[in-house]
Amino acid sequence: MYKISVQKRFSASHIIRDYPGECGRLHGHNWNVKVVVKTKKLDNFGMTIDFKELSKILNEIVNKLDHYHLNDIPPFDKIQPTAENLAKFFYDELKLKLSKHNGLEIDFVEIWETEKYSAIYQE
Ligand SMILES: Nc1nc2c(c(=O)[nH]1)N=C([C@H](O)[C@H](O)COP(=O)(O)OP(=O)(O)OP(=O)(O)O)CN2
Ligand SMILES: [Zn+2]
Repeated sequence: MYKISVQKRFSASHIIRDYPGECGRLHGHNWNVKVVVKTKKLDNFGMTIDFKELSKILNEIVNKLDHYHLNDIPPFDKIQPTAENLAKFFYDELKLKLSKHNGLEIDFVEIWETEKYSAIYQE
């Protein structure tokens, strides 16, 4: 099994609704998201997927959130904009965009809210 990863940083504010403390107030983070994809068979270039292509795809998803207030952006207008829910959001969006790549699977998505706090989603 081969695995590669790409990371991106973005800035966004959020409010954890009904949270009893400072995270229930408007605040922002410089988030870091890492996606790890895997395959058993490399393509004709000897790649899992071109880093540049994976990076472009991840950028498209990041652009939906970068410099926005997450609570305004679906689905976070309905569900809590926690690191866990963001990790699943990236996973689901990535799964759709990678569906045309035969044999390529997502291993996991990890998202850091701060240097010490991260959440992982995998299936
Ligand atoms: N499991 C989760 N727990 C928390 C989440 C989350 O997404 N998943 N989110 C928060 C808040 O967003 C909060 O902003 C995160 O921490 P923050 O107070 O900003 O970080 P500090 O470095 O100041 O943390 P200290 O432990 O107070 O030093 C909370 N929990
Ligand atoms: Zn926060």
